[in-house]
Amino acid sequence: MTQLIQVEQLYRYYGDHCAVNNVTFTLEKGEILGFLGPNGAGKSSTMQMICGNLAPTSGQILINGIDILDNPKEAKRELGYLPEIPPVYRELTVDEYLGYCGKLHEIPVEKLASAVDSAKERCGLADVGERLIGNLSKGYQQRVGIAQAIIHSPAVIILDEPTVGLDPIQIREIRELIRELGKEHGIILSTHILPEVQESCTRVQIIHRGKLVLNDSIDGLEQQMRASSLVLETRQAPDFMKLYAIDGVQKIDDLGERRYRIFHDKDKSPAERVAEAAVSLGWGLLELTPERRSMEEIFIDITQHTPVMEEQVA
Ligand SMILES: Nc1ncnc2c1ncn2[C@@H]1O[C@H](COP(=O)(O)OP(=O)(O)OP(=O)(O)O)[C@@H](O)[C@H]1O
Repeated sequence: MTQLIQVEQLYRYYGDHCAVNNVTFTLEKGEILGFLGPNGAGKSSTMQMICGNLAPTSGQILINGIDILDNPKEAKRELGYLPEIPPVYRELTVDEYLGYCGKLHEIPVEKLASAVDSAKERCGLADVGERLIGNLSKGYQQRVGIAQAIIHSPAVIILDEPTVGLDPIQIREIRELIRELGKEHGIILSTHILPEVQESCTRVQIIHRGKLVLNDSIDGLEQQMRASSLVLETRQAPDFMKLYAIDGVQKIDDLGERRYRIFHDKDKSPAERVAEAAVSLGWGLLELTPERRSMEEIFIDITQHTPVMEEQVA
């Protein structure tokens, strides 16, 4: 695996206030990392340090092996960044704007046209090169924003809230584009939209009060979402003694109207044995559903018990 980002023991203080507290993580090629946190958690400070726009108090950041503090220019060549408000010039055509961005990234003149064409092609902009950016839909403007972030073929792309303000069709298209780009680059996606992480990302990281409190693959997250409860509905009231006798069953709540929530050991679902009991004892099985925790619930669980830090002004 190629490590595109290595962040080691990163700290950032504003006065006495520790906004980023001992953050360590990596980003591999092919990964799309969802970066989440409540307001004020330290996301922007972390992203700004990775992009080389904010000096860490201490710690190390390597972008594709290059230290951003020692060699900022070289390291930044490996980075493409789409801020929350895309830096597009409405009065330029797509071609003019991307050409300008290519020059800013010091792409040699002879390679500029092919770099613009390739960025347009990858972002679905091939037919709108001569259109004024200001006349494009918001979804297409966002594509232009992404095209400027990849024009210099960076190893890493950082996207800040890339689908905010888009309609559902545009959101789906941009997420598809992100997944496509994720195959060849490493991507960090900062977002407040939790389902976006499940849809677009391969890994998720939650920062809270400056510390990383979760760093897991989407598969690992799916495991956490598998709640340890079943909902049972029967035609006749079941025999609780028989239910409690089933291996793994911990507690049963009566939800009314012959519906019951059965809590069980995390790694031992008694679903099959509950179904067998319901059928063999003639309770009249109407429903037996494993319950899931939503990502919102996991996020709130992780972040609600520790209040977000007071805003501090430098
Ligand atoms: N220039 C600054 N001076 C002092 N404190 C700051 C400064 N910038 C950020 N902070 C504080 O550091 C903490 C982390 O801020 P940061 O902007 O990194 O959080 P965030 O997770 O990006 O929040 P949001 O989602 O609201 O942008 C907050 O408590 C914030 O008030």
